[in-house]
Amino acid sequence: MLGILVTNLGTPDAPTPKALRRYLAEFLWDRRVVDVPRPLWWLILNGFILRTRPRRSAASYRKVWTEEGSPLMAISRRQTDKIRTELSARLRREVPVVLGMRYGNPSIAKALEELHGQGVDRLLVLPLYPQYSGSTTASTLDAIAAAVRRQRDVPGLRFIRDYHTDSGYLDAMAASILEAREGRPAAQRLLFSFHGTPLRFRSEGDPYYQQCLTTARGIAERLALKSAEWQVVFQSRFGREEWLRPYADETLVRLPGEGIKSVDVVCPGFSADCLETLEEIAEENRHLFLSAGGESYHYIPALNDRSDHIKALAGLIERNVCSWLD
Ligand SMILES: C=CC1=C(C)c2cc3[nH]c(cc4nc(cc5[nH]c(cc1n2)c(C)c5CCC(=O)O)C(CCC(=O)O)=C4C)c(C)c3C=C
Ligand SMILES: [Fe+2]
Ligand SMILES: [Fe+2]
Repeated sequence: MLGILVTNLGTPDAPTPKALRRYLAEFLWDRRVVDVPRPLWWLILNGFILRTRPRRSAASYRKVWTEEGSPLMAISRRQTDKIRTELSARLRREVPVVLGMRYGNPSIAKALEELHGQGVDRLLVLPLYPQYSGSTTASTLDAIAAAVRRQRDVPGLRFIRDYHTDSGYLDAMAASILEAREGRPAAQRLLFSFHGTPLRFRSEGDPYYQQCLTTARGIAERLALKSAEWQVVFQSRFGREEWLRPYADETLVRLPGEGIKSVDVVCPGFSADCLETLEEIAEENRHLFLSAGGESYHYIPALNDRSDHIKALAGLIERNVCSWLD
C-alpha cells in the first residue's frame, strides 16, 4: 500500500526554557546543521549555547505561540490533513498521509511506525522545504535511514528532493503576493527573504543558494516585476561564521537611506509560518526598517494551508507516485 510521509523541521513542545533546551540540543547536535568537530562542539554547545539560548528563544516563541500550540505545528497538521483529503480524492482511495518532524515531536521514526502499522510498503517522502539544502532536506533523509536501519522489511522509498521550480508552487506564491497587495499600492520593493546557511556550505556544493535565486526569479517573472522592484535577502543567522548575503536585517536598515521607504517581505522558503517568519520577519525586522526611516512594511504570510498550495503539493505527490498505482 502507498503512504506519504510529510516532514518539516519541527518545533519545541512548549515555549519554555526546558522544552527549548531539549529541542535545541537535538537540532544543534545534527552534523548537517553544525559541522564543527565533535569534542569541541560538545563543549561549546553544552558549556555556552544551551545555557543561554533556551531562555532567549523561549521568550521569542512565547510571542508567537497560539492556543493550538506552536504555529509551525498547528499549520503543519492542517497541511497534512488537507493533503490527505485532496490526494485521496484525486486517487479515489484512502491514502495514509502522516506528519513527521525532523526534530522534536511527532518524530520521523514515530510517523514511519504509524505508516508501517497501516500496511504501507511504498513510501513517498515530501519534506516541506521547496529549496534543497543539506542542512534540512539531506538531514531528513538521514533521519529516515536511521529509522529503518533495524527493519528487516524496508518499504520502497521515493524522496522529493526539492520543488523550487514547480509551477503550482510558483503560481501559488505569485497569487498570494497579488492578493496581499490588493487594494493598496505595491511597495517600492519586494524582498524575498530566505533562511540563511553558512556561506561555506555553498562553496562545498550545496545548491541551496542557486535554488533560492531561481525561485525568486520565477515569482518575480510571474508578477512582471522590473529588476529594481525586487531582491533576495537571507535571514536567521546563527553563530560567528559568514552566512549567505545580503543579510535581511542589514538590508532593511540600509534601504530607507537609499530612498526605499516601503517594502513588502515574503519568505518563499518557508512552506508554513513559524518563529522565523512571525517573530523575526513580521516583528523584529519591521521594527528595524521603521526605526531606520522606513514608512511602510508588510509581511506577506507563507502559503500555509491555502488551497492552491495544497493542490500544488498534492499534484507534486501525484506525479511522483503515478507509476506505483495500478
Ligand atoms: C545553526 C544553524 C542553522 C542552520 C544551518 C539552519 C538552516 C535552516 N533552517 C531552516 C528552517 C527553520 N529554522 C528554524 C529555526 C531555527 N534555525 C536555527 C538554526 C539553523 N537553521 C535555530 C537555532 C532555530 C531555532 C530557533 C532559535 O533558537 O533561533 C525554523 C522555525 C522553527 C519553529 O519552531 O518555528 C525553521 C522553519 C531552513 C529552511 C534552513 C536552511 C535552508
Ligand atoms: Fe533554521
Ligand atoms: Fe531567528
